[in-house]
Amino acid sequence: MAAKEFTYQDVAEHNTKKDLFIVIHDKVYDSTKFIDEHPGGEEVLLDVGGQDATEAFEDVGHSDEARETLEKYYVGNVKRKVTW
Ligand code: HEM
Repeated sequence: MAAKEFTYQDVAEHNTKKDLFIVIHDKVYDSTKFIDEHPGGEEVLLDVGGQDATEAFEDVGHSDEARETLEKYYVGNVKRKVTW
């Protein structure tokens, strides 16, 4: 099955604690179930809910374990806007 494609507009609708999508390196993660488990706390996740969190995620220097954790929540890819 092809990966699900989301626009940033689609992702932006999932920006609450009960329904939280986060984009990292063009991949979409449904982080809803992870909010309470995040060692860095819920606040930072809510801050980037429905948005691209690549920079914030990389700035922290997350471990390989954190990257593996991400895969559990992968739900699809962001469709880049075509601008020609
Ligand atoms: C769903 C995406 C994310 C996952 C799976 C995740 C996972 C983790 C994990 C496993 C740790 C423990 C340390 C490590 O293994 O690196 C951690 C720590 C941390 N995370 Fe995240 N993280 C995510 C997103 C973010 C974002 C977007 C931020 C925004 C700034 C953030 C900020 C932090 C901070 C500040 C810590 C350090 C906490 C401390 O050691 O006191 N994380 N994260």
